[in-house]
Amino acid sequence: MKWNKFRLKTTAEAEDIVSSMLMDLGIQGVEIEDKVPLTAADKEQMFVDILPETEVNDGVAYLSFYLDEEEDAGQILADVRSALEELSAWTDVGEGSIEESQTEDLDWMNNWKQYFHQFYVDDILIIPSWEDVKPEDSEKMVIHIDPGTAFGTGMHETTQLCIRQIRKYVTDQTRILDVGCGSGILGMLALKFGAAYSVGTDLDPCAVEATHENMQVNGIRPDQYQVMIGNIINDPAVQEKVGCESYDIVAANILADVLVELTPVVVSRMKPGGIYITSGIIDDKEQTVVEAVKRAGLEVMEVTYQGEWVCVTARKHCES
Ligand SMILES: C[S@@+](CC[C@H](N)C(=O)[O-])C[C@H]1O[C@@H](n2cnc3c(N)ncnc32)[C@H](O)[C@@H]1O
Repeated sequence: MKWNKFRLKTTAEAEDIVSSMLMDLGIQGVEIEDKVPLTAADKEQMFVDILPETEVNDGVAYLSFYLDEEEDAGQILADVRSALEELSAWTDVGEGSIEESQTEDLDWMNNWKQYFHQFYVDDILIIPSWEDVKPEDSEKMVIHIDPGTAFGTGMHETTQLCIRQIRKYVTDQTRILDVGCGSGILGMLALKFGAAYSVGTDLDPCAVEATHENMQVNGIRPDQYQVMIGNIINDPAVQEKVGCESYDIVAANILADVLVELTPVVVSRMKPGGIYITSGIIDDKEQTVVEAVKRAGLEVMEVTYQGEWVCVTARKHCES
């Protein structure tokens, strides 16, 4: 099927309101291009510590949407233009020009799948739902994960560093706290390695659905885990739910700057003798995190590396 592409020029300031107007008119999905720098909150969510040089924000935004050949593009565009006109009475919608072009045949739902294939983390096979397990892998630990809205397919170096450390320390008594659980992959693998219970937290509401889905697809029962939204660093409700001195392992694969604030808060969640496994640390920030871990009273046991990423594993002293 051919698609008609429409690229609307507006202002960065009006991009949210104009996108929402397009959605109200029944347009499903809007692509936004602008030069607005990411905020600290965006970076936490997207897991980017180092950004490429970006162009200076010129205040312009382009919103693209696609209509299939069957849709009445003339009517929809007339509705868009009239809604833009209304909006322009109280906000600067910029030029409001709409460029039209035709795209090649696009298979929206499936095209991206060509970029994600099964892969191994050591002897663990991670496989998306549209691929089959090869006969020679049938004896391996197989984890089913589709890339989705929450971070954590297992492909990132920091996730792999955490997986190896969790595997090293997990026992059948382990209660694990997975801060920044994303897709739930670390807690899920801890359970697969034999852990007794996993608690996940994240700021991103998508993490809840993603974690439930991944746990279910991988045969984890609802009574083996829980997942909650909220910031354990400063939200007393989350801190209360998570509990004190309850975890044998705390894993946190989050950016270094967040770890500095998080570490003193999670220490009180760990049982005496508990293990703290943390990554998300780009090599430049190794010392920053090591120092934060020591300041929080933990003993650094191991620092491991993969590519430019670092994982710090530490222990809480036995007497609390
Ligand atoms: C790199 S992802 C890790 C996902 C998964 N645990 C993994 O290892 O692949 C970092 C996650 O931490 C979350 N996050 C960032 N700051 C947080 C905070 N203060 N508390 C809980 N989650 C946080 C982000 O939303 C994101 O889902």
